[in-house]
Amino acid sequence: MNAIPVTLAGATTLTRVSERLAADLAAILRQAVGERGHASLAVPGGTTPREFLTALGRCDLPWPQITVMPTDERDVAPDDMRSNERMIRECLPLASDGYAPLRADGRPLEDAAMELGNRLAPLLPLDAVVVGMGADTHIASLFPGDPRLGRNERGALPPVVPSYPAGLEPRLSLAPSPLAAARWKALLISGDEKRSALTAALETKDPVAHPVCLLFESGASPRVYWAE
Ligand SMILES: O=C(O)[C@H](O)[C@@H](O)[C@H](O)[C@H](O)COP(=O)(O)O
Repeated sequence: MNAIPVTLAGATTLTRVSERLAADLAAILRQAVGERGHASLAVPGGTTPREFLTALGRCDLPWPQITVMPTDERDVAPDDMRSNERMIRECLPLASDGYAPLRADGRPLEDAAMELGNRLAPLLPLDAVVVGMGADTHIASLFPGDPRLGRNERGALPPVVPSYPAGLEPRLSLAPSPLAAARWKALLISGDEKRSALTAALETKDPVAHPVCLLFESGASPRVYWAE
């Protein structure tokens, strides 16, 4: 695996990195809509991406031709402060049918994952995916130690999977395949701890111990947007 293709080295604020990522992604989305009449995009939740999502929301884009989904979603109501959907809708001027939720709506997560996976299938492969990363190198809601992430197991997974990380609320997550198979991939991280964790993770090439490796194993190499 190559050294990290860091698009923006450090000494760059999260605001500047977020604006650059939004501008780069907007060009990708315009190209996708121009070529295929539609674009599908997955974006992360958490705290890091809010500035990026706000900058993307200011871009002049054909939103009626863009479908946005979260890379993962906590099993909470869409108006909950922990909801990724809530943050995404606050930041992006989505068309009325421009959001593909990952919501269980009270169903067992296994049932919801299967139904949502079937619903998302026509939107795959994604034209673009932006993921965040935890300091433990999880991406979306795919966490270290999950045996489903192994090379022999993950191919059989549906597009959406339930996730039950210790100490966190249950979640629904895009599975490894839709994340890794996206036509354009970006990783948005900030701080030295995450950059060191990413560097160490890529040296292991172990997607079970370090799920971020999933993005680098196949297809287009992700662009890494790292803020100081
Ligand atoms: O729902 C989520 O929490 C995200 O999708 C998750 O994968 C996030 O990207 C990382 O946990 C990093 O989160 P921070 O940006 O808050 O550090």
